[in-house]
Amino acid sequence: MPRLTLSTVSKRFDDFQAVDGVSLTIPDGAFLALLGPSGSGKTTVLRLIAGLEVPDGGEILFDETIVAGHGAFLPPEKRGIGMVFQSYALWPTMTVRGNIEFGLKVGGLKPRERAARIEEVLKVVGLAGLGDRRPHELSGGQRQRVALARSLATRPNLILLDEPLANLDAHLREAMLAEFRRIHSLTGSTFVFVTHDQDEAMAVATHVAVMDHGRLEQLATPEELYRKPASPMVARFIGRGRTLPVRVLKSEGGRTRVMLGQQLLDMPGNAPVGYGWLCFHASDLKRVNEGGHLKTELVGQVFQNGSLLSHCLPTEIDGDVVSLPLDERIAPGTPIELVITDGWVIGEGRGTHSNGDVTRRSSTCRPGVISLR
Ligand SMILES: Nc1ncnc2c1ncn2[C@@H]1O[C@H](COP(=O)(O)OP(=O)(O)OP(=O)(O)O)[C@@H](O)[C@H]1O
Repeated sequence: MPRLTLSTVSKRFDDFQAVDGVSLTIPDGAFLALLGPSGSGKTTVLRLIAGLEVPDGGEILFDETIVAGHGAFLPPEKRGIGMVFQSYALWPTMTVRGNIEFGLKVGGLKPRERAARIEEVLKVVGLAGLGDRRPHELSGGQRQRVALARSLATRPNLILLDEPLANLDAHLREAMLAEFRRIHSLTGSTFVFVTHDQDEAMAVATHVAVMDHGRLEQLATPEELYRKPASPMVARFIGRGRTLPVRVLKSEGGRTRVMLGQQLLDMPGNAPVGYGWLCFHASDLKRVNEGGHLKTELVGQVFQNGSLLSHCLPTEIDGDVVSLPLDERIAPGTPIELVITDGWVIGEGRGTHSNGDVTRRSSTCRPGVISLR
């Protein structure tokens, strides 16, 4: 399986920049999730990798071979890829075996090799014995497995999956995610998976590429994205994270000293001195009776996952609502003091405190300098 490289790849549709200078490299056998909000350019990146779109700029390489860019363009059928769509795209009148066999016939495999290959992939996807069924005799999950088996049968270099679980219910989706993980490790193939569902991406992928407005915000492992977001957008998008504006006073050896309002905090991070963001999750907040880092007021509670997810609005700094699970019902308006036990400090980056860029990129955060009231 090849290493996949995109180097400053761009694609415009008329005057709309759908993909804007995306560069990434993933190693052989990786499971890459392209994750981002609707319209962020994920599917267009997948189609560019497949050869279903031609980039306007940049290049795409499988190992050292340029498949698109610099005047070169390898058509989809020559790229050695398998594609799985959310619609399955199975031929309804053909049996499972017939659906899988079609691509093998086109590939010129002899009947005996075809039969052996079909049995092999049916076993891999857990459908041994169902080769004579037709698509309407299968469940949604089984149909998606046939689509995957059909892609695997031709032993492609890359398997590209475009929201393959979108048509399945939540329970089946979880089961299929586990299946994808199992099949990925069994085959050692490189998978690229498009999804707008971060739980899906984080559960299944070895690498996650977060996209926004056609740009790559960050490429990292799921753990790194969660713990060390590279931009305010990633911090807020992953794990329902929150950001608060801070002033970075010192930054050394992966630690930063920051001012959050009038509170001095020492936090992990990697930010230049100046304005920055403190990124954290609900699990990093703890309620205390006094001496908290953040003074807030309770604005609402929702019963979720066995506890009361409590939304609290900072009262002494100009920051967004933060949320944490609490055990008791509390009247709205009650003052709540919070300690921030962990987090990650980043520079103001492309989302700034002052020029409104942050609001354009996320509706959940108000921009603004820390106001000391
Ligand atoms: N063939 C096309 N012609 C014109 N605009 C297009 C075309 N394909 C995509 N776009 C536009 O490019 C942008 C990115 O589309 P894309 O499908 O890549 O996003 P996405 O992140 O996969 O979104 P979703 O999760 O909704 O599928 C969208 O605004 C879309 O309308």
